[in-house]
Amino acid sequence: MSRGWFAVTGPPVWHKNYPVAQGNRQSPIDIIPHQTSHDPGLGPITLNYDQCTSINITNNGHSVVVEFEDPDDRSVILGGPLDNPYRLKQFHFHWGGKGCHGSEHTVSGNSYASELHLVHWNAVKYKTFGEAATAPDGLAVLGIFLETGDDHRWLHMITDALYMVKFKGSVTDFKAFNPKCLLPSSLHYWTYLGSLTTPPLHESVIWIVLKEPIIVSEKQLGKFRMLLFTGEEEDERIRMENNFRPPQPLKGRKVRSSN
Ligand SMILES: COc1ccc(N2C[C@H](O)c3cc(S(N)(=O)=O)sc3S2(=O)=O)cc1
Ligand SMILES: [Zn+2]
Repeated sequence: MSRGWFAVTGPPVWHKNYPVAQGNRQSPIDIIPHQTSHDPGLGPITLNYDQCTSINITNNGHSVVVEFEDPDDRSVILGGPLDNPYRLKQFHFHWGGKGCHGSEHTVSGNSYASELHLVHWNAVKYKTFGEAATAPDGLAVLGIFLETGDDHRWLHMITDALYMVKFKGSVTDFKAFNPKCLLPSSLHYWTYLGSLTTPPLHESVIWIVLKEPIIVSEKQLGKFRMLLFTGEEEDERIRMENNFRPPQPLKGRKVRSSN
């Protein structure tokens, strides 16, 4: 099965405009659990999302994104490998085609159906998100794998809104959504230093990838595939799927395990 439009126009050519695509701390990576180092000094992560303020949901032409107000530390991730609290800015997903896999990180070469990324920025050290996004410790992205099985009891709150943002560039209100409902029961994780997985591919991300996937149904995932890469004004209608970058060279990096 062809990997489609993204696989041809996306990752393979990014290095032409973004030479950092061939850098030394690119993401995603293949995580090999028995080759990770267990670091007893690595504490648990804490997600303080109860005061978070979601704003909207948008189709940015390569994923569907829920954005949050971030004027203060109302919703942060802290602990684990992080020296400061990092503010929640947005979350988005990566997924495959029907029956294909779509996660960005893989585990011993195996990929999951999809991957959720919760993007946070270091507002203690940097004045703006844009400044943090180019700094080596500027961003912290929490990665959560999605595996197919039963319906996820809360994901419908997102999939029910997707018809409103079918086209690239569309946006609609999306208030009072707390992403805590998308977490698995365990917060055990792997962590390593990496990058954004889409342009501008800045090497500014401390990755925290949860070991336990959440379970969503094929029907729920299928609703993501009704989104389009293309805008309403364009003639072509290109289904948004397989919007994942394949694993990148580890280049000697250490992957640490919380336990
Ligand atoms: C000006 O520099 C910028 C820096 C970052 C961004 N972003 C958009 C990226 O698509 C992107 C990809 C992320 S992923 N898949 O979690 O690695 S996170 C993220 S973003 O929201 O930070 C835009 C401009
Ligand atoms: Zn992502």
